[in-house]
Amino acid sequence: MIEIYDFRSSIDYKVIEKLTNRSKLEDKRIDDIVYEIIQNVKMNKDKALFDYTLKYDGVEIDESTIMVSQEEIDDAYSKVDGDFLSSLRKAIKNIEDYHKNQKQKTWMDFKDGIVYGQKIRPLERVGIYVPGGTASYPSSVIMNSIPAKIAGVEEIIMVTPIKVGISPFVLVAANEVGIKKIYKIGGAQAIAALAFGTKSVPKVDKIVGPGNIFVAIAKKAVYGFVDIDMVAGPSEVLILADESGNPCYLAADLLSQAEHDVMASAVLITTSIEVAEGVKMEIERQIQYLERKEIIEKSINDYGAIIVVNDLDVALSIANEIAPEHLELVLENSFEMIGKVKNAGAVFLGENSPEPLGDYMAGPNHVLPTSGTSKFFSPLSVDDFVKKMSILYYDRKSLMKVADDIVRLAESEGLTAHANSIKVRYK
Ligand SMILES: NC(=O)c1ccc[n+]([C@@H]2O[C@H](COP(=O)([O-])OP(=O)(O)OC[C@H]3O[C@@H](n4cnc5c(N)ncnc54)[C@H](O)[C@@H]3O)[C@@H](O)[C@H]2O)c1
Ligand SMILES: N[C@H](CO)Cc1c[nH]c[nH+]1
Ligand SMILES: [Zn+2]
Repeated sequence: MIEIYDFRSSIDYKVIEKLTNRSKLEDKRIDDIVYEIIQNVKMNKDKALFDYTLKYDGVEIDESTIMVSQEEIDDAYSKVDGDFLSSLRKAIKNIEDYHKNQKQKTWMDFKDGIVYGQKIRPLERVGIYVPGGTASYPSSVIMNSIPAKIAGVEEIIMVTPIKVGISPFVLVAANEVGIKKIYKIGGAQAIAALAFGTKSVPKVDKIVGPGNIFVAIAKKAVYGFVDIDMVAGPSEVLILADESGNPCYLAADLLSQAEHDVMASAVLITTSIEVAEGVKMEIERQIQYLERKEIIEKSINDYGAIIVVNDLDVALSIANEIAPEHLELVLENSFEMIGKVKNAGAVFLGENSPEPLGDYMAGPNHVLPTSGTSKFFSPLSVDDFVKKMSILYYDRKSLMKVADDIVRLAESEGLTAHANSIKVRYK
């Protein structure tokens, strides 16, 4: 069960350390498993991919069934109802609107014989990972692919394991955003296939999307062969609440992320002992009627905490140290506190902006940095799907104005061929 830690007289740094060191992607046992899977797929291609899919997902696939067919898409539409489709389309519209604002422009500057600028080019082919081990995520399909589409990516290759069955919701979501190639593979083997290519699965330029610890470690391992967005692992939420917090809402928000994974993390930091006790009671009450009770119990037992502090500055310094994926500020003056937030993937303000609003509907991306990496990673965005090229033109007069400077700098590095490239142009 979730524990209350009273830090009002002194902070127990061991608790903070436990929360900040959660799933730091340093599990040697998992590293070894993932390394072996990657090497095997790199060497034995499709054969290894099919074997691992049978081993880990219990599903037999081959060259003719690895990809989702048009019949499977049509069948999926017959299994989802109109209300789902209308909610999905509403979400797609909001996510598109939000991400369109992220589009960067190519720019060129012209001055006296000189032109320089920066051209934005979309990546050609990207792989998106949609988790599917313990739940299926149509929302992650749209969150991963919409920024890619807006960036102008030509080809999106989607992979998703079908351990829990091939979800019609996932297939419909993929079709609604125009994804044409969906492969029924997951885990480290899917990441390896996207990174190195197999006969069935095309090699991509970049792999994006969240997943469990095997997926996160695999992405880290193939980085360099392909680009990756970030290392987005098991979900987490950290809530800062004062005495105005409603224990029923706060408990529900904590449980919403705890249900993702046995390694998910849910932490409340509050200035009120009454709120802390109320939330603990509410968690015990609400957990009884939730379906993924076993996962939740394990995650809140291992990576959950309710921390009571004296003031909000202490609460914020702990939150900044943990650097959570999601930070809810449920405070009388939530807006006033934003300036003090240094590290978080996504910030939710006030009691009517619960985390699942961001997971599904509001517009910002739900693929976010986890495990403290919001100290340096940002949410998935249109930027992830473009690269930038610099552009340069000098006329002769402009080059001669800086020729001596270039020669001097080149010679300071002992690079006479560089200097010569300028000198041969002297008159
Ligand atoms: N950050 C985000 O935006 C976001 C969004 C949605 C989900 N999530 C997270 O994604 C994760 C989804 O995890 P999941 O497990 O449901 O699906 P998943 O698709 O990430 O992982 C399933 C795959 O893991 C592999 N696997 C499982 N056990 C293994 C083992 N013992 N050895 C080797 N491989 C093994 C299998 O290949 C399986 O196909 C959760 O942690 C959830 O919190 C994050
Ligand atoms: N909360 C997850 C990101 O950590 C995203 C998600 C998808 N579906 C539900 N939730
Ligand atoms: Zn969620």
